[in-house]
Amino acid sequence: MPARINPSILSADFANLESELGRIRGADAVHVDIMDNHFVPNLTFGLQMATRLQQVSPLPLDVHLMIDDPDRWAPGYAEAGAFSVTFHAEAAQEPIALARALRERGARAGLALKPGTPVEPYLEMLDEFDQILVMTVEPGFGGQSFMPSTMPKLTRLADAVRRTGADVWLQVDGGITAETILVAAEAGADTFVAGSAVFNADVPDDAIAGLRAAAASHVHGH
Ligand SMILES: O=C(CO)[C@H](O)[C@H](O)COP(=O)(O)O
Repeated sequence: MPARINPSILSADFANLESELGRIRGADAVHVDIMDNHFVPNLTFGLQMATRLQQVSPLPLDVHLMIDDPDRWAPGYAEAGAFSVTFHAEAAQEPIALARALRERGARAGLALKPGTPVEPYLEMLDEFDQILVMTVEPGFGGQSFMPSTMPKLTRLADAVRRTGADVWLQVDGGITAETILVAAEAGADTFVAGSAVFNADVPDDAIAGLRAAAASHVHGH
């Protein structure tokens, strides 16, 4: 099964985002970090900027909403044309209704879990989502260290996906490098967000190829 590599725009040059997209042509999608300085202590940008990125990006947008009140804001990102829109379980009021609203608007629906959030309440509703994002750092900043303590959660998810046959991608985000990607792939991830490991490389596309090759031999079919 192929490994999907989605570079995180958080580590890109914010003054030159359009040209930065041209440095990651070998990626599967661009991971767009939306932070509101409430749900997380950092701030990036919102729907207006994401809509413009959607217009100029040669890659699909994998939007990650680290914001309060995603029930209100997430559908707009789907309407803007995002390939996937992932919101946080800790912030959503009605996660199933919101996932359905995203799908109705043509986006893949994603559910994200902070490192301390248990996965058990969501294992019986996997069919409602197209992607589960297991955060492997506390959300908010790039360049943090991968938390191996999140791997048992990923293993439980991968087991549930295999057992139920749900068609759900398992994404990890935070501290992904050529080394940690092996650990996450072995635990069951198939979609990998990497910020600093890609954008801090001399040739980001080479870093993407390296990550993909490292993960490919370890990614399991569901
Ligand atoms: O969502 C994020 C932080 O909340 C970023 O996507 C993530 O941290 C990627 O950066 P890096 O690969 O450098 O850890």
